[in-house]
Amino acid sequence: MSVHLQGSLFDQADGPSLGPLAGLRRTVLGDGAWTDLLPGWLGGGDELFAELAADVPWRAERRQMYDRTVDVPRLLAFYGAQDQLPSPVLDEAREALSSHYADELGEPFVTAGLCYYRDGRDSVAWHGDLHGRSSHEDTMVAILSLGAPRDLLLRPCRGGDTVRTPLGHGDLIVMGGSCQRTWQHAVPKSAHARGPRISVQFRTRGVR
Ligand SMILES: O=C(O)CCC(=O)C(=O)O
Ligand SMILES: [Fe+2]
Repeated sequence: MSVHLQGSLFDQADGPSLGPLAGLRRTVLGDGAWTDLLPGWLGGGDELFAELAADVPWRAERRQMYDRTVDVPRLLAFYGAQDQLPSPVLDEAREALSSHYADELGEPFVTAGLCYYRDGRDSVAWHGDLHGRSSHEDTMVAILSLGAPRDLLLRPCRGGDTVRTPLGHGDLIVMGGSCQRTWQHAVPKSAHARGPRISVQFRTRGVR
């Protein structure tokens, strides 16, 4: 067996690992909103993806849309501040984010919302995460993307061009400042998505 192969087997045995957050790059969107992006923050995420897909108690939801009740086009799970996250590496991720953004955010990330996009037909429509304090205060929502690449779209509420950010396996994007109030985001359906995607959204207390 070659040294190289031994090396790669060793990496796999190590499981998922998070890189340094020093590589985050900020894009100022305007109106007080920004995003930070770090492609490949999590390495070795295949096993984590499989674990989450199998072990998280995914819920299918239905929502009232005008006079009809429709299926929410993705599966959901929510972990509150007191809940055990479904993998230790997600605890590690939440801690790393909380410490990296401590000064700027002034409070830790506490909750984790998870979405499971079964294939390219699953999506999330244009919205801001506006339930709770985020309706009137700046906040941050940090998203770890796993599995099939999908685009996250952002558009200003007052009208203007849409910003498209492709998110791949292990990528991190943080929406910050006024982003939830002054911009909207969406993950549109995709004819190209090959396979499922899981997103993990870390939020602060009292924000949904
Ligand atoms: O899947 C994503 O990356 C975004 C999910 C989202 O916007 C939400 O759950 O509020
Ligand atoms: Fe959202």
